Amino acid sequence: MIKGKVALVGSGFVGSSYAYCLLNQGIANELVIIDVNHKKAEGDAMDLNHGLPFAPPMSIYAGTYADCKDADLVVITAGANQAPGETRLDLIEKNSKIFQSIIGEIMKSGFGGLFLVATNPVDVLSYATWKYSGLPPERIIGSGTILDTARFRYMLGEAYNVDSRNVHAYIIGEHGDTELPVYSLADVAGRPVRDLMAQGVGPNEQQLDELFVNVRDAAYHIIERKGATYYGIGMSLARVTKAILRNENSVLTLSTLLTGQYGLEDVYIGVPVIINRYGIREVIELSLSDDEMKKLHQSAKVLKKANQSIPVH
Ligand SMILES: NC(=O)C1=CN([C@@H]2O[C@H](COP(=O)(O)OP(=O)(O)OC[C@H]3O[C@@H](n4cnc5c(N)ncnc54)[C@H](O)[C@@H]3O)[C@@H](O)[C@H]2O)C=CC1
Ligand SMILES: CC(=O)C(=O)O
Repeated sequence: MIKGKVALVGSGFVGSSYAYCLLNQGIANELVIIDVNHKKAEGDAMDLNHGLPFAPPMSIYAGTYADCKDADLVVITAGANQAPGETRLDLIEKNSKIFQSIIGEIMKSGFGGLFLVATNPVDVLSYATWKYSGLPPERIIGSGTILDTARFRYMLGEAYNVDSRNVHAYIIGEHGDTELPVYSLADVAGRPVRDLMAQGVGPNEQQLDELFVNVRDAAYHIIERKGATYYGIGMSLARVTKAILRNENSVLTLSTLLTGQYGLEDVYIGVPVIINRYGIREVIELSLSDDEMKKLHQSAKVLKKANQSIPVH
């Protein structure tokens, strides 16, 4: 069991899936669940506690913002999700207002740990959390493109019939419609995807393009079928939590404030970072192709414009 206290704000589809992952994987020994619908938080805590005879010890309870005071990590999954056909950026107005009040309440508790934001649009709301909290940027982490990267690795693994854990590839940029694949650096067990393609192994150029479109649009495809996505992001958030609480210095594609890297600044956007118990230790600057760099800048432009619409405090 990994020691640490996590406060989860928002116990809907995503929040409760994440909580279930923490319990199953023995990540954190204390979990407080906070939701505007306190009965839902209570119900989830009760339900999860009934799994304890089959899991590592953990204290799980429904609480209030005052319980964030001594948390190592506050994970925010509260707010509206996309209706079919809605984009993530369509959620800015509703969710930024919710964030303004939530972050204020959390900071009033005396909280001094890390934030992990998953609510959409995640890059914009990570930026808002940084602004509203007044904490150093390395302590505000957005889930960014960790889920998109997982989807990408899964689909590439299927295409090459190789375990997705042996596929090394990144999706970067906005967690949304302007994200991009870094095919120039993607490899399967050390063999570059571009070299494999030249040898006639695996997908051709057009198939790789189609594969990326399926990654980018995966949320739309799932929401169309079942109304929301939650298991993939639950696993992704649990992975980040583990990297933080175990001080792993792991490389994950997360949303972070850029301060000159990739020629960009004052924007939260998904890029590979090294993460540990103190937050974002370092942004990894990939040697992108000219086309990839252009697309990353285009994605950042869209996010910067969106950031202008968050209410200032
Ligand atoms: N970053 C990512 O990769 C992903 C992000 N998401 C996002 O996660 C968010 C949550 O999605 P779901 O769990 O499906 O929604 P949901 O509607 O099932 O859950 C939202 C929860 O937030 C609570 N809530 C609403 N306002 C609140 C407030 N002011 N204070 C405290 N709690 C509040 C609700 O009571 C509800 O329990 C959405 O914005 C969704 O788009 C979803 C999947 C992946
Ligand atoms: C909903 C969402 O952001 C996702 O599944 O990617």
